[in-house]
Amino acid sequence: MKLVTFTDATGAAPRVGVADDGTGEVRDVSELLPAGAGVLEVIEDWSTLGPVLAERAPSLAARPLDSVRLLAPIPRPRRNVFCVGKNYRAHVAEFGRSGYDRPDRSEDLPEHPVVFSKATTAVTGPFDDVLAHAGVTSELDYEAELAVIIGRGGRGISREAAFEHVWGYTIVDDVTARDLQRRHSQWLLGKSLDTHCPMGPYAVSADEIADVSALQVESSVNGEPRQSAPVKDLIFDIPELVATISAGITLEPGDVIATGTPAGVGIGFDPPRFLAPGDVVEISVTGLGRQRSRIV
Ligand SMILES: NC(=O)N[C@@H](O)C(=O)O
Repeated sequence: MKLVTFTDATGAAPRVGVADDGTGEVRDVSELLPAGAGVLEVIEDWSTLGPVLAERAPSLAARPLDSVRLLAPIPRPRRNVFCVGKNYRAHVAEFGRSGYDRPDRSEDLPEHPVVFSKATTAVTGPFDDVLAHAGVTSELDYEAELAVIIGRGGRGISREAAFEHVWGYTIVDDVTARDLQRRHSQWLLGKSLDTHCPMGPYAVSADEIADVSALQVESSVNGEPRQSAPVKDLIFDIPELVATISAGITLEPGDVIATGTPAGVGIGFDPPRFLAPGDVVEISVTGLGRQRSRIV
Protein backbone atom coordinates (compact mmCIF):
# COMPACT_ATOMS: atom_id res chain seq x y z
CA MET A 1 0.00 0.00 0.00
CA LYS A 2 1.20 3.50 -0.82
CA LEU A 3 0.27 5.97 1.91
CA VAL A 4 0.48 9.71 1.45
CA THR A 5 0.00 12.77 3.60
CA PHE A 6 -1.66 15.50 1.59
CA THR A 7 -3.43 18.79 1.78
CA ASP A 8 -5.46 20.67 -0.78
CA ALA A 9 -5.41 24.17 -2.16
CA THR A 10 -7.44 25.45 0.79
CA GLY A 11 -4.49 24.66 3.07
CA ALA A 12 -6.79 22.55 5.22
CA ALA A 13 -5.37 20.17 7.85
CA PRO A 14 -3.33 17.31 6.35
CA ARG A 15 -5.22 14.17 5.32
CA VAL A 16 -4.10 10.58 4.88
CA GLY A 17 -4.47 9.07 1.44
CA VAL A 18 -3.94 5.77 -0.31
CA ALA A 19 -2.30 6.42 -3.66
CA ASP A 20 -2.46 4.39 -6.84
CA ASP A 21 0.64 4.96 -8.95
CA GLY A 22 -0.91 3.22 -11.93
CA THR A 23 -4.03 5.36 -12.24
CA GLY A 24 -2.39 8.47 -10.78
CA GLU A 25 -5.15 8.77 -8.19
CA VAL A 26 -5.43 9.15 -4.44
CA ARG A 27 -8.24 8.20 -2.08
CA ASP A 28 -8.76 10.21 1.09
CA VAL A 29 -8.98 7.55 3.83
CA SER A 30 -8.98 9.82 6.89
CA GLU A 31 -12.62 8.94 7.62
CA LEU A 32 -11.58 5.31 8.13
CA LEU A 33 -9.05 6.26 10.81
CA PRO A 34 -9.31 7.39 14.43
CA ALA A 35 -9.83 11.18 14.62
CA GLY A 36 -6.63 13.10 13.96
CA ALA A 37 -4.63 10.03 12.96
CA GLY A 38 -1.85 10.57 10.44
CA VAL A 39 0.38 8.16 8.54
CA LEU A 40 2.49 7.73 11.68
CA GLU A 41 -0.50 6.46 13.67
CA VAL A 42 -1.43 4.14 10.78
CA ILE A 43 2.08 2.67 10.88
CA GLU A 44 1.94 2.35 14.67
CA ASP A 45 -1.32 0.40 14.48
CA TRP A 46 -0.72 -1.27 11.12
CA SER A 47 -1.93 -4.72 12.16
CA THR A 48 -5.39 -3.24 12.79
CA LEU A 49 -5.58 -0.34 10.37
CA GLY A 50 -3.77 -1.94 7.40
CA PRO A 51 -6.55 -4.50 6.78
CA VAL A 52 -9.24 -1.81 7.25
CA LEU A 53 -7.62 0.37 4.60
CA ALA A 54 -7.04 -2.56 2.25
CA GLU A 55 -10.70 -3.55 2.42
CA ARG A 56 -12.45 -0.18 2.49
CA ALA A 57 -10.22 2.31 0.65
CA PRO A 58 -11.08 1.01 -2.85
CA SER A 59 -14.73 2.01 -2.42
CA LEU A 60 -13.90 5.63 -1.53
CA ALA A 61 -13.90 8.46 -4.06
CA ALA A 62 -10.66 8.93 -6.00
CA ARG A 63 -9.15 12.19 -7.15
CA PRO A 64 -6.10 12.92 -9.31
CA LEU A 65 -2.84 12.86 -7.37
CA ASP A 66 -1.77 16.03 -9.16
CA SER A 67 -4.79 17.88 -7.73
CA VAL A 68 -3.44 17.67 -4.17
CA ARG A 69 -0.25 18.88 -2.48
CA LEU A 70 1.77 15.96 -1.19
CA LEU A 71 3.60 16.55 2.08
CA ALA A 72 6.34 14.30 3.43
CA PRO A 73 4.54 11.03 4.25
CA ILE A 74 5.74 11.36 7.85
CA PRO A 75 5.73 15.15 8.24
CA ARG A 76 8.09 16.86 10.60
CA PRO A 77 8.89 16.74 13.43
CA ARG A 78 7.41 13.41 14.36
CA ARG A 79 10.31 10.96 14.34
CA ASN A 80 14.07 10.59 13.98
CA VAL A 81 15.69 10.73 10.57
CA PHE A 82 18.81 8.58 10.84
CA CYS A 83 21.19 8.63 7.89
CA VAL A 84 24.14 6.57 6.75
CA GLY A 85 27.16 8.09 5.04
CA LYS A 86 29.62 6.45 2.68
CA ASN A 87 27.57 3.30 2.16
CA TYR A 88 28.20 2.63 -1.57
CA ARG A 89 31.75 1.73 -2.64
CA ALA A 90 31.86 4.04 -5.67
CA HIS A 91 30.56 6.93 -3.55
CA VAL A 92 33.23 6.30 -0.90
CA ALA A 93 35.80 6.59 -3.68
CA GLU A 94 34.40 9.84 -5.10
CA PHE A 95 34.05 11.29 -1.59
CA GLY A 96 37.64 10.34 -0.79
CA ARG A 97 39.02 11.74 -4.06
CA SER A 98 37.24 15.05 -3.43
CA GLY A 99 39.04 15.49 -0.09
CA TYR A 100 35.78 16.67 1.49
CA ASP A 101 35.82 14.05 4.17
CA ARG A 102 39.52 13.82 4.94
CA PRO A 103 42.30 16.03 3.63
CA ASP A 104 44.41 12.90 3.03
CA ARG A 105 41.87 11.94 0.34
CA SER A 106 41.48 8.48 1.79
CA GLU A 107 39.25 6.17 -0.21
CA ASP A 108 39.25 3.53 2.55
CA LEU A 109 35.94 1.78 3.08
CA PRO A 110 34.37 2.41 6.50
CA GLU A 111 34.75 -0.51 8.92
CA HIS A 112 31.46 0.34 10.61
CA PRO A 113 28.34 2.16 9.39
CA VAL A 114 28.78 5.94 9.42
CA VAL A 115 25.56 6.94 11.17
CA PHE A 116 24.39 10.50 11.62
CA SER A 117 21.04 12.27 11.75
CA LYS A 118 19.26 15.14 10.07
CA ALA A 119 17.31 17.61 12.20
CA THR A 120 13.63 16.78 11.71
CA THR A 121 12.96 20.46 10.92
CA ALA A 122 14.71 19.80 7.58
CA VAL A 123 11.93 17.48 6.41
CA THR A 124 9.86 18.81 3.51
CA GLY A 125 7.51 17.49 0.85
CA PRO A 126 8.57 15.56 -2.25
CA PHE A 127 7.66 18.38 -4.65
CA ASP A 128 8.44 21.35 -2.40
CA ASP A 129 11.13 23.88 -3.24
CA VAL A 130 14.53 23.38 -1.63
CA LEU A 131 16.06 26.56 -0.22
CA ALA A 132 19.52 27.45 -1.52
CA HIS A 133 20.35 29.29 1.74
CA ALA A 134 22.63 31.81 -0.01
CA GLY A 135 24.90 33.36 2.60
CA VAL A 136 24.89 30.16 4.65
CA THR A 137 26.22 27.76 2.02
CA SER A 138 27.62 28.02 -1.49
CA GLU A 139 28.15 24.29 -1.96
CA LEU A 140 24.75 22.69 -2.20
CA ASP A 141 24.59 19.01 -3.18
CA TYR A 142 21.96 16.31 -3.72
CA GLU A 143 21.99 12.70 -2.48
CA ALA A 144 19.38 10.21 -3.68
CA GLU A 145 18.60 7.53 -1.08
CA LEU A 146 16.37 4.60 -0.29
CA ALA A 147 14.95 5.13 3.20
CA VAL A 148 13.60 2.47 5.53
CA ILE A 149 10.55 3.22 7.69
CA ILE A 150 10.49 1.40 11.02
CA GLY A 151 7.20 -0.33 11.92
CA ARG A 152 7.73 -2.15 15.19
CA GLY A 153 10.11 -0.34 17.48
CA GLY A 154 12.73 -1.90 19.66
CA ARG A 155 16.25 -1.92 21.04
CA GLY A 156 18.86 -4.59 20.48
CA ILE A 157 17.25 -5.81 17.26
CA SER A 158 19.28 -8.61 15.69
CA ARG A 159 20.23 -8.78 12.01
CA GLU A 160 17.99 -11.83 11.69
CA ALA A 161 14.95 -10.02 13.12
CA ALA A 162 15.59 -6.68 11.37
CA PHE A 163 13.01 -6.99 8.58
CA GLU A 164 10.30 -7.82 11.17
CA HIS A 165 10.79 -4.22 12.35
CA VAL A 166 10.67 -2.64 8.89
CA TRP A 167 7.23 -1.27 7.99
CA GLY A 168 8.23 -0.11 4.54
CA TYR A 169 10.19 2.34 2.45
CA THR A 170 10.31 5.86 1.07
CA ILE A 171 12.70 8.17 -0.79
CA VAL A 172 14.91 10.77 0.89
CA ASP A 173 17.11 13.40 -0.72
CA ASP A 174 19.90 13.87 1.82
CA VAL A 175 20.54 17.43 0.61
CA THR A 176 23.96 18.51 1.85
CA ALA A 177 25.73 21.84 2.32
CA ARG A 178 29.26 20.54 1.61
CA ASP A 179 31.07 23.59 3.01
CA LEU A 180 29.24 23.24 6.34
CA GLN A 181 29.77 19.49 6.35
CA ARG A 182 33.51 20.02 5.94
CA ARG A 183 33.85 23.05 8.21
CA HIS A 184 32.01 21.68 11.24
CA SER A 185 33.40 18.11 11.25
CA GLN A 186 30.18 16.70 12.67
CA TRP A 187 27.75 16.46 9.78
CA LEU A 188 24.58 17.71 11.51
CA LEU A 189 24.74 21.33 10.32
CA GLY A 190 25.73 20.47 6.76
CA LYS A 191 22.88 17.98 6.51
CA SER A 192 20.06 19.82 8.28
CA LEU A 193 19.32 23.22 6.76
CA ASP A 194 15.59 23.91 6.46
CA THR A 195 13.99 22.04 3.50
CA HIS A 196 17.09 19.86 3.07
CA CYS A 197 15.25 16.59 3.59
CA PRO A 198 12.67 16.13 0.82
CA MET A 199 10.81 12.91 1.69
CA GLY A 200 8.31 10.82 -0.26
CA PRO A 201 6.12 10.92 -2.27
CA TYR A 202 4.87 7.69 -0.71
CA ALA A 203 5.34 5.59 2.38
CA VAL A 204 5.24 2.17 0.71
CA SER A 205 4.50 -0.86 2.87
CA ALA A 206 7.08 -3.64 2.69
CA ASP A 207 4.62 -6.17 1.25
CA GLU A 208 4.68 -4.18 -2.03
CA ILE A 209 8.42 -4.72 -2.45
CA ALA A 210 9.38 -8.24 -3.47
CA ASP A 211 13.16 -7.75 -3.17
CA VAL A 212 14.39 -4.48 -1.71
CA SER A 213 17.98 -5.20 -2.77
CA ALA A 214 16.87 -5.14 -6.42
CA LEU A 215 15.53 -1.57 -6.25
CA GLN A 216 17.41 1.01 -8.31
CA VAL A 217 18.21 4.42 -6.75
CA GLU A 218 18.49 7.20 -9.35
CA SER A 219 18.82 10.96 -9.58
CA SER A 220 19.03 13.59 -12.26
CA VAL A 221 19.71 17.32 -12.26
CA ASN A 222 17.91 19.38 -14.92
CA GLY A 223 17.17 16.12 -16.73
CA GLU A 224 20.83 14.98 -16.80
CA PRO A 225 21.25 11.54 -15.16
CA ARG A 226 23.65 11.70 -12.18
CA GLN A 227 23.22 8.69 -9.88
CA SER A 228 22.10 5.13 -10.55
CA ALA A 229 22.82 2.07 -8.41
CA PRO A 230 20.97 -0.95 -7.06
CA VAL A 231 20.35 -1.24 -3.33
CA LYS A 232 22.30 -4.52 -3.37
CA ASP A 233 25.46 -2.37 -3.73
CA LEU A 234 25.10 -1.11 -0.13
CA ILE A 235 28.23 -1.81 1.90
CA PHE A 236 26.17 -2.22 5.09
CA ASP A 237 22.79 -3.74 4.27
CA ILE A 238 19.46 -2.94 5.90
CA PRO A 239 19.69 -5.64 8.62
CA GLU A 240 23.16 -4.37 9.56
CA LEU A 241 21.93 -0.77 9.79
CA VAL A 242 18.91 -1.67 11.94
CA ALA A 243 21.07 -3.82 14.23
CA THR A 244 23.78 -1.16 14.54
CA ILE A 245 21.47 1.75 15.31
CA SER A 246 19.18 -0.18 17.63
CA ALA A 247 22.04 -1.70 19.61
CA GLY A 248 21.76 1.11 22.14
CA ILE A 249 19.08 3.44 20.75
CA THR A 250 15.39 2.53 20.87
CA LEU A 251 13.95 2.65 17.38
CA GLU A 252 10.33 3.83 17.25
CA PRO A 253 7.58 3.24 14.71
CA GLY A 254 7.92 5.88 11.99
CA ASP A 255 11.65 6.39 12.47
CA VAL A 256 13.31 6.79 9.10
CA ILE A 257 16.73 5.39 8.18
CA ALA A 258 18.15 6.83 4.95
CA THR A 259 20.52 4.11 3.81
CA GLY A 260 23.22 6.09 1.97
CA THR A 261 23.76 7.59 -1.43
CA PRO A 262 25.36 6.10 -4.58
CA ALA A 263 28.15 7.70 -6.62
CA GLY A 264 27.32 10.65 -8.83
CA VAL A 265 26.78 13.47 -6.33
CA GLY A 266 28.02 16.98 -7.15
CA ILE A 267 31.31 16.73 -5.23
CA GLY A 268 32.15 13.59 -7.20
CA PHE A 269 32.85 15.75 -10.26
CA ASP A 270 36.09 17.58 -10.88
CA PRO A 271 35.43 20.44 -10.58
CA PRO A 272 32.41 19.85 -8.31
CA ARG A 273 28.98 20.56 -9.75
CA PHE A 274 26.99 22.19 -7.00
CA LEU A 275 23.30 23.06 -7.21
CA ALA A 276 22.16 26.60 -7.99
CA PRO A 277 18.80 28.37 -7.84
CA GLY A 278 16.62 27.23 -10.73
CA ASP A 279 18.08 23.71 -10.82
CA VAL A 280 15.61 20.84 -10.66
CA VAL A 281 16.59 17.62 -8.86
CA GLU A 282 14.59 14.48 -9.57
CA ILE A 283 15.01 11.31 -7.54
CA SER A 284 13.39 7.94 -8.07
CA VAL A 285 13.59 4.49 -6.52
CA THR A 286 11.96 1.55 -8.27
CA GLY A 287 8.43 1.05 -6.93
CA LEU A 288 8.63 4.03 -4.58
CA GLY A 289 7.79 6.80 -7.04
CA ARG A 290 9.68 9.94 -7.90
CA GLN A 291 10.29 13.27 -6.20
CA ARG A 292 11.07 16.57 -7.87
CA SER A 293 12.55 19.60 -6.13
CA ARG A 294 13.40 23.03 -7.47
CA ILE A 295 16.24 24.96 -5.86
CA VAL A 296 15.17 28.48 -4.95
N1 LIG B 1 24.25 10.04 2.99
C1 LIG B 1 25.47 9.88 2.49
O1 LIG B 1 25.76 8.94 1.76
N2 LIG B 1 26.32 10.82 2.83
C2 LIG B 1 27.60 10.92 2.44
O2 LIG B 1 28.40 9.89 2.27
C3 LIG B 1 28.01 12.24 1.98
O3 LIG B 1 27.77 13.21 2.69
O4 LIG B 1 28.53 12.29 0.87
